[in-house]
Amino acid sequence: MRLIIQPAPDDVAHWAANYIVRKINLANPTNEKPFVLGLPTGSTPLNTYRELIQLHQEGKVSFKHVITFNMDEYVGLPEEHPESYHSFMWNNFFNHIDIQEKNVNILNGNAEDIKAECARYEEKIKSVGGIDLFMGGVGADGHVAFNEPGSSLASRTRDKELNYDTLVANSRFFDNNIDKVPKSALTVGVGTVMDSKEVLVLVTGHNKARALHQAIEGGVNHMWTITALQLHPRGIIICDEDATVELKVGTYKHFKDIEKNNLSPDAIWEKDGNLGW
Ligand SMILES: N[C@@H]1[C@@H](O)[C@H](O)[C@@H](COP(=O)(O)O)O[C@@H]1O
Repeated sequence: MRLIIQPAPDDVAHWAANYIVRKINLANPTNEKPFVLGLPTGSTPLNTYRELIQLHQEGKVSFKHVITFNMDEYVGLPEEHPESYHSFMWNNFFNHIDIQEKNVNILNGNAEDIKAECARYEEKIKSVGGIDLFMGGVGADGHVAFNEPGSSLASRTRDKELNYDTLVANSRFFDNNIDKVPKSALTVGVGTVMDSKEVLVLVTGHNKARALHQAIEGGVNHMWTITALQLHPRGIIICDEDATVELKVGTYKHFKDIEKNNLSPDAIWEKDGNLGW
C-alpha cells in the first residue's frame, strides 16, 4: 500500500484530483472504452470535487467518456432530499462537469426490490468492465462506503443497517437530530471496492487518526473494514498531517521517505513506474 502524507486537507484534495485527472487522461477514454470511476460522498472529498471541477474548467480533463458508480445511498430518503447522496453528487460535482447523465450510476435507495437493485448494480459494474479507480473516504470507525464494523470483507452490494457511531456522525447533516438520519443504506461491499483496479482513499483530520492507524499498522480485520485495502495490489491512502497522530514515528518516517519524490502532484504527472506498492 502507498501512504501519501500531505500537510493539510487542501493539499490532499490537490494531489487526489490531479491523480484522478492523470489516470483519466492516461486512459484516453472513448465511447467504446470509457474510464470507470468509483466515487464517495462525505465532507472529505468535497475539496477534491472542487479541484476536479476547476481542472475541468481549465480544460485539463473531460468527463465525457467517464462512467461513475457511487458507493452508497440512504434507504428511504427521497432522491430530491438535500441530504440524499443523489443530491450531494449532482450539487457538488456532476452539475459542474461535462459528464453524460446516462453514465452516472447511484444506487436507488427507494427501489421496491432492494435485493434486485443491489444485484443490478453489481451486474452493471461488471458489464462496463469493472471499476478502474475507486476513490473513497473512511468513517472514524474505519468503515469504507457503509461497510460498518463486522461487515464481511468479501461483501458485495447490499443493504446495511447503520451503527450508532455513524448515525451520530451523520446527524450533523440532519439538524443534529439522530432520529432524522435514515437507519440503513445501500452500499457497495468491501469485495466490490477491492475488485477495482485501483483504490484511492482520502483521510483527513484528527478524528480519523485511529482509522488511519488501523488501516496502516493494524492487521486485516472486519472491525475496521478499511484494513482490507492491505490486500489490494494498488491501494493508495492519501492523508493530512492531522490524521497521522496515531502512527508510530517509524511508520510515519518510512512513508515520508519512500514517497518523498511523489509528494508534489506535478511529480505524479510524469511517471507511473515503481511507486512503492
Ligand atoms: N458513507 C459515507 C462514507 O463513504 C464516508 O467515507 C464517511 C466519512 O465521511 P466524512 O468524509 O464526512 O468524514 O461517511 C459516510 O459514512
